[in-house]
Amino acid sequence: MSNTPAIRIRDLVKRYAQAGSQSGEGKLALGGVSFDVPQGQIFGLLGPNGAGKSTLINTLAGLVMKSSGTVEIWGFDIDKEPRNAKASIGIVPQEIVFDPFFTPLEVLDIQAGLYGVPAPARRSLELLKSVHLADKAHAYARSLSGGMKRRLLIAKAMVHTPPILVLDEPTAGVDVELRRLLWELVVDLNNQGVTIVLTTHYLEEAEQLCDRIAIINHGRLITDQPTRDLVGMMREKIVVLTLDRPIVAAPQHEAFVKSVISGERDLRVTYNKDRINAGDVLALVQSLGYGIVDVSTDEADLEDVFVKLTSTPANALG
Ligand SMILES: Nc1ncnc2c1ncn2[C@@H]1O[C@H](COP(=O)(O)OP(=O)(O)OP(=O)(O)O)[C@@H](O)[C@H]1O
Repeated sequence: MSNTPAIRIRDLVKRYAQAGSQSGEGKLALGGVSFDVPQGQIFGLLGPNGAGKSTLINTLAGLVMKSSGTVEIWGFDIDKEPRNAKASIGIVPQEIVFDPFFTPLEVLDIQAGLYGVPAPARRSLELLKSVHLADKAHAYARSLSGGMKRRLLIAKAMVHTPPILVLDEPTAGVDVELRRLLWELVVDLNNQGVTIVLTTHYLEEAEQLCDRIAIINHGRLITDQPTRDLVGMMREKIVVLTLDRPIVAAPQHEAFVKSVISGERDLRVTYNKDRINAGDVLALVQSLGYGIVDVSTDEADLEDVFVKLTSTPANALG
C-alpha cells in the first residue's frame, strides 16, 4: 500500500438521468475526471457551485452510481471490492441527519454495528472525547447545538477507523470559532495518519490547511497541484495609481502584463513581480511626466487563482 494513492480516480463520468427525457441525455455532472489523492495528505477539492464536487464525493461514498470510469479507495476498486473500499473511507456529509432520540454514544454504537465493528473493538467514548463531546455522551442528539452535531458527524464517520476521511463542506455556515475547532480536529486526525479530503468554499482556509488542491469546474478537473505551487502560479501583482491629471494613454512596459486606464486619472497596472517591483512601476509613470497622488497594491492569493481558473465559461458540457 506504500505507494498506492489513498484514492485513485480515472475518467470518472456521471450523467444524471433527466426526468422525462426520452433522449437519454441527462445532466453531465462529471465529464471524465482523473486524479489521485496521495496518502497522508489534506487534500482540498474546490470548485464553484454546481461544479460536481458533491457528485464526486457521493460517488466515493457509494451514494451516486457513476456512469463510467474507475475509482479505487485505498487500492480497492469500488466496483470489484465494494466492501473493502467502503471500509477504507469515512464520509462526513453536508447535511446533518440524526435520529433525534438517540444519544451521541448510541449514534456511534449503532454506526459501529452497521460497519460490523464488534462491541469490544468499539471506541465510541474515545471518539466522543476526540471531538470534545464526552460530556454529551448521554444527551439526546436533538439537544445538541449545530456545531456539536457537526462534530458528532465526524466521530460517526470514524467509527470503523478508516484510513481516509472525506468531509463535504464541513464548515459551511458555521461561525468562526467553530470553524477553527473543526479545522483543529481535521489537523489532529491528519497528524494521526488519516488522509483527509475536504470540499470548502473558504479559499483562505483551503490555502492554509490543504497540502494539495484540485479544482473542478463544469465537471472537469482544471488543476491538481500542491497548494504552494498553485498560489505561486500567481506571479502577478497589481498596483493601482491615481495620477495628478487625466491619463492620455496607458503606459506600457515589457514587464507589464496589463496596463489599463480604470478612471479618468486612475491607472491599474498588472505586472510580473519576478521582473519588476512596484517602485519601478511608479518611477516609469513619473518619467512620463505624471505626478502620483495615491497608490494601492494587491497581492494574489488562492482566491485570485481560483477566479482565474474558474472564470472560463461552460464549454460543451450539457
Ligand atoms: N440528482 C441529480 N439529478 C440531476 N442533476 C443533478 C443531481 N445532483 C446534481 N445534479 C447536477 O449536477 C451538477 C453538479 O452538482 P454537484 O451537486 O455535484 O455540484 P457541487 O460542486 O457539489 O455544487 P455545490 O457546491 O453547490 O454543492 C449540477 O449541475 C447539479 O445541478
